[in-house]
Amino acid sequence: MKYRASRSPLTWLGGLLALYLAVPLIAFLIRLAQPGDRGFDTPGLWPALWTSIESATIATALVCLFGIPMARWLARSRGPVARAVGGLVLLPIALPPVMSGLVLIYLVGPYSRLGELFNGGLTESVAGVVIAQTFVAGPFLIIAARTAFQGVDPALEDLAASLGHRPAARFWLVTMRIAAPGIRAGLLLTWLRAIGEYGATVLLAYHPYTLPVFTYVQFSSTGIPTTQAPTALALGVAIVVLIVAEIRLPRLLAGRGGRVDATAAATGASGSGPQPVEPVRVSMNLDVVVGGFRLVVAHEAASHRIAILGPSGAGKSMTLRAIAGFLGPDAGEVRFNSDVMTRVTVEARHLGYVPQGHTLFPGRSVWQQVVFATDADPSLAGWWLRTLRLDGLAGRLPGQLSGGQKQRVALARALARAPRLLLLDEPFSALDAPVREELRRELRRLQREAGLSTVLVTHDPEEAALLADEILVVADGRLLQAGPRAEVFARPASPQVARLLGIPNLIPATVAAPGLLALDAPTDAASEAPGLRIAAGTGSLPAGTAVLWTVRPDHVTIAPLAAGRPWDEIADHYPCVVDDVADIGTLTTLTVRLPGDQELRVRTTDQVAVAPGDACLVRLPPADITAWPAAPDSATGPAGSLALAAGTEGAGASLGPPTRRS
Ligand SMILES: Nc1ncnc2c1ncn2[C@@H]1O[C@H](COP(=O)(O)OP(=O)(O)OP(=O)(O)O)[C@@H](O)[C@H]1O
Repeated sequence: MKYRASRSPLTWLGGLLALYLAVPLIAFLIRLAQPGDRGFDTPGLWPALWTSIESATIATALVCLFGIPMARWLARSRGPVARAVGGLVLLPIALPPVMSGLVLIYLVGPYSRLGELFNGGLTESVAGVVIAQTFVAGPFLIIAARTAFQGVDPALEDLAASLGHRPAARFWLVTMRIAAPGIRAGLLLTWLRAIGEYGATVLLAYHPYTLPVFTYVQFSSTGIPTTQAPTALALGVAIVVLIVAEIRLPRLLAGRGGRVDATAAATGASGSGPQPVEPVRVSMNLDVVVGGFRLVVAHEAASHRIAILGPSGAGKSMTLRAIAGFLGPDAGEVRFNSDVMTRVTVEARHLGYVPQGHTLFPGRSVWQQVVFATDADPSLAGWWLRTLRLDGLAGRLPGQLSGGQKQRVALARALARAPRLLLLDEPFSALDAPVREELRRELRRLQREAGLSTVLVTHDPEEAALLADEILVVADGRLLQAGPRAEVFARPASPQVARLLGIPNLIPATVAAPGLLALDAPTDAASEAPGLRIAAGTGSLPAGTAVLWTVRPDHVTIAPLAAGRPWDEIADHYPCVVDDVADIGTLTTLTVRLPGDQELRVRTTDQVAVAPGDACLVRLPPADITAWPAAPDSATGPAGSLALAAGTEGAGASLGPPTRRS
């Protein structure tokens, strides 16, 4: 059913309030239109208006100067002091304005210390009016600006740091820019509240008259008729200010800006690609606690392409952030080649950082994003836009891009400064398969030809295998295994690492005898079936040891049952029942069940003529089976120390990356 806003009760309720707010103003305007003395010639009217405008503007400027830093501090600070200060600065809103005036008399009145210091000049003067207005109106800006600052993702300032910007530039270019609409609203409220201030002003600075004080004096002396002029002026000023506040210069310029960006990008697109840079090998010895989470990772990389792999919440991003320098020197030592970076600021590390979630700067066009780094090279930026198929989008704002386009912009931005080291936090997660493939290929080419050094955080073992020579497997803030890619994939240190590497077919069994594993018997008590026994290397493990074993799905072959020949007469063949067959054109993935009711994944490029429910045989080559003792899931020992590759020395290597043989 089509939703009709006009019939919504909420719309009606809102409409009633709007009517209530508008009717008195309309009634006043009708009255104003009638003939009679409205008081526009009353002496003192125009000076009162000027005093109001002048004092409200000065008060707003003062509130802006002191209130913005205060609001930012409140937005960023936790703890009792910040809460207490936050409450205190809002008190003037809760206090009736007359009481505010009284409170101020104790501070700046003629008989107070300050008052005497200024010879009573802080009352009965424009200064007094400003003091009263600042006190009463200041909290409005603080509330609005604090909320605006709280809405700014701190990751954006980090990102700006990674692009070479120092703290003051980060605040101005990122935080202030994003918080600007909220701050503008706060300034507007402050000014309007200040110009309308009566209660505190009348006690602290009765003279010179502000417009509200003048109006009340008129009302008391001559009655309603001559108060029409000041009321009309106040209304006029408010309307003009509200209209001016609606004019957004950046928005007016946006159309032109988009064309400028497109032209700049087109000029840059003819630029040349990246030049070779010196490879960077990252070493780290991290021990840091963030929000109760402890990360302990020590590793000295032997290559300049590493991947950090692990489950969600393992500490992968935190490791990357420590390498970038976001966690500060207390996180532990970080070295780029032989350079100790521990005390080098983020902005001086010359990084390319692609954060998780394709963080783009709000309100900046694609072109402005890619040339945002202090040392961005426009011609390289243009080249990257073209290479990442973003040309034509240079004038677009982040809200006008798809998730995948945003990710590519983030990548182009990091690369447009020819970084010394590229840090990638799940950079391809929002891309469709063809674009992901293409970008991976492009990155591999860069790694190869330009010597680009990368640290990649990923969940995806295949991506890690493609883009890294060295793999760090992290879980619960600890390094489970680290080493050359082939070694880690060939000899996962534990079943947990094997799982994280995406190695399927982790099946529990028991060492029945040397070279023989017994699959656990069915748990069904009524079943008499013994557990299946399979030939596999068991190393020096004694009989009775519980193990987990695995075999690569593409190393298993499936065959029909041979008529008249018992399966146990055929070497390395075992009976199974087909559970599922998934044919995706070039590849067929089968799930079968072994007699111990264990699931086994089989992958083949051959045509297989089986269907769910069919009984058949699988061949499990003993040399392709790897087994570990089942218990040491938390093992952190050296790579391969727990892996017992069956058969030959090289057998374990057959595990390889999980989905490809390459
Ligand atoms: N600023 C923080 N304050 C408190 N805890 C944090 C903070 N940053 C991260 N953590 C915690 O530290 C742990 C590791 O976080 P991290 O972002 O490194 O995980 P991850 O391995 O990258 O996970 P994912 O793959 O889901 O991004 C998590 O439990 C997270 O909740």
